[in-house]
Amino acid sequence: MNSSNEKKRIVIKIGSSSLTSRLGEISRRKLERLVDDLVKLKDEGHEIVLVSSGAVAAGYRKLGCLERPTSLPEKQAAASIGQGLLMEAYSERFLSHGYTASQILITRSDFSDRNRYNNARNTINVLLERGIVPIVNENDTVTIKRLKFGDNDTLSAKVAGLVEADQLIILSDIDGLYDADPRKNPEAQLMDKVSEITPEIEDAAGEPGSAVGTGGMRSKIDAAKIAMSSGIPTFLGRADSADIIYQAVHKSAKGTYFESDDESLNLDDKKHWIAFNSGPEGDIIITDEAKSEIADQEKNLLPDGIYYVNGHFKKGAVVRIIDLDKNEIGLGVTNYSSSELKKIKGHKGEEITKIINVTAKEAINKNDLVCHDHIPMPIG
Ligand SMILES: Nc1ncnc2c1ncn2[C@@H]1O[C@H](COP(=O)(O)OP(=O)(O)O)[C@@H](O)[C@H]1O
Ligand SMILES: N[C@@H](CCC(=O)OP(=O)(O)O)C(=O)O
Repeated sequence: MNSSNEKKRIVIKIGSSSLTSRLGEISRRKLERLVDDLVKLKDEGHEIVLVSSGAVAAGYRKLGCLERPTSLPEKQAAASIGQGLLMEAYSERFLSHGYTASQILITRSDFSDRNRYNNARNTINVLLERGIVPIVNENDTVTIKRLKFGDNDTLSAKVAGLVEADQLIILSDIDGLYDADPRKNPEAQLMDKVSEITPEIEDAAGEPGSAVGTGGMRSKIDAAKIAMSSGIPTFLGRADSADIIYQAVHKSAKGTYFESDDESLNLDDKKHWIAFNSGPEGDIIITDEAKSEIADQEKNLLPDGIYYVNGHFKKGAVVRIIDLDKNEIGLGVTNYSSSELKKIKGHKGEEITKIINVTAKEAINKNDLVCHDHIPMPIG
């Protein structure tokens, strides 16, 4: 969906702190107010995808904990109780306005597997076409620490990329991004527009403000960065401000609007997936000549530009591209398996055919390759 006809596809992220009472439990009043705000967008014909935290907050007391648990198994157990309660509350309120909600639980590995990624997108597209409101959360009970999103900010940016949203709205307990952590610096100023995330902006971000929040401002900035890199404008504002979601879509809300003017950041779907979701399975170390060809001139990476191959991977895997100084310069989808590349590295055309008996082609096509110099994606 694009913005020209003003019917937008909008992803809204609601954090734990925006849904809970002072005791850390889900506040029905807060939840219902937010749903009523979202419904105004539905009534205008917009498509909405809600990314909602709150499962742990909704479940930990029924698990017998007096406070929000800190150990992973207890958080997972609390989420398994709370997720159903959370969905029940959302479903009831949406239904009272005539809208149906659906639950989508997702993990980081669902994003790194291209088939599962496409399946998730197809499912959400069907739901949106039928007027349903998909409500997404991390599948807390099955994710291990190493593979957890942990905070839902990054998850919401990835969901925005997945569904090719026109806008991402992140709601928190603060009215936007300040130029310093406002708890430590009372002089901190609200930034109402950010067109580039500079190192100074990243340094301004402090830890979570509430006992229930996980990500803090750092993960909200990371989320804005991911969304902006896909050309998706992002708004950050205060959840308890009246009609905030509706006003954010109509650009009249108080808060921070992250919007890049750089059209080149608007990656196509495959490059977006390679840059932000894929899990690299090995390394290709390349020569200086090959580095300047792919990084400066955006050309294909040819087998004769490969110096060394690390790891075991199949044809079609995503690999890190490393220079001779051991710097990661990008990511790409390989046309050869690691064992083939180990044999043909440093060779050209017909030599390749002789060595592995297949018609030679590029090791990584330029359409399947993203360089860190061009796209500010996470490294490592
Ligand atoms: N530069 C900053 N600008 C705004 N808030 C900041 C900044 N640095 C740290 N914070 C803190 O981040 C908190 C929001 O993050 P968090 O508690 O994780 O909320 P949520 O549950 O909504 O994700 C704010 O309440 C604020 O105290
Ligand atoms: N998936 C977890 C949420 C993690 C979390 O607390 O996120 P956030 O409130 O966005 O910092 C839950 O539903 O409780």
